[in-house]
Amino acid sequence: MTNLLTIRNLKKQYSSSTTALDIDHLQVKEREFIAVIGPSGAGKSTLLRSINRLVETTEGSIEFLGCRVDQARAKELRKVRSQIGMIFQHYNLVNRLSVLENVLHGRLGYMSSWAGVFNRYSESDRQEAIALLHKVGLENEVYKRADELSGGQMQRVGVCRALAQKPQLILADEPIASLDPRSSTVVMDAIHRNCTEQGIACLVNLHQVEVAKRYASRIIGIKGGKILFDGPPEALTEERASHIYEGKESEMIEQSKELMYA
Ligand SMILES: Nc1ncnc2c1ncn2[C@@H]1O[C@H](COP(=O)(O)OP(=O)(O)OP(=O)(O)O)[C@@H](O)[C@H]1O
Repeated sequence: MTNLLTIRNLKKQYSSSTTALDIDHLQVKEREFIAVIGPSGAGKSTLLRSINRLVETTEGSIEFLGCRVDQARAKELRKVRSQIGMIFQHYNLVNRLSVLENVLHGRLGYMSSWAGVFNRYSESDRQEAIALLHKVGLENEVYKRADELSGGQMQRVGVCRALAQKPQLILADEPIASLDPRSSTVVMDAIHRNCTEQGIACLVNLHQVEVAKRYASRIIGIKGGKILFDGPPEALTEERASHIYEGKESEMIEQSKELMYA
């Protein structure tokens, strides 16, 4: 499989006392579905946000499909970002717009600024956006305002918006952290099924080890900004997971409780 992303000697310091990220080497190949786990403050969000440069890194290189993201100028960065979809914990929808318009925002990176300003989406973009909404069970919500939806429904719109971009890679930053267990399953199923069917690689930050094991083909465990584990889910033994969460075991116990009541 072709390499999509290569990270080398990456460091992010928010201040002289906080090294949020310290990664020697990380590669992501086409079609990989990777869960990033680790305790609160481990550096999961910083890692994801460095990849599309929502966070500026301090040292090292990030190469996405041959482009140095960390050095890219505005035009190059726009191109990179059009190929990387993002799903946010708090959905980041435009509340006053319809569900359909929110999904169509995924197409903005491919349009001229004027066409975007006047919402001149093509008919095929509209049809594809509606088809995506059907696929995630939102066929009756297409013309509703985004703020009329439940959290789980809003996140499915967020998933469709990322998919509408037809990206090579999706970054999902704790996409289920604000959802109840049932909605979490629906959202994770939607992300996993669509990425697998469309051959999109995915990096998804998760708090729940069990969810990571259920969906991912590869798990990366981070603590203190460093990668402590990188391997298939079956290699993540209880002992290795405990090592990642050492000192913050309560976070793992809380997760297990949540799953018991799912
Ligand atoms: N904007 C910021 N300014 C200063 N420090 C920050 C900033 N963002 C993150 N940090 C620090 O960087 C470290 C990594 O944070 P990050 O949000 O990446 O962790 P995380 O694993 O995503 O945590 P969580 O699971 O709680 O969201 C933490 O010590 C955090 O306090």
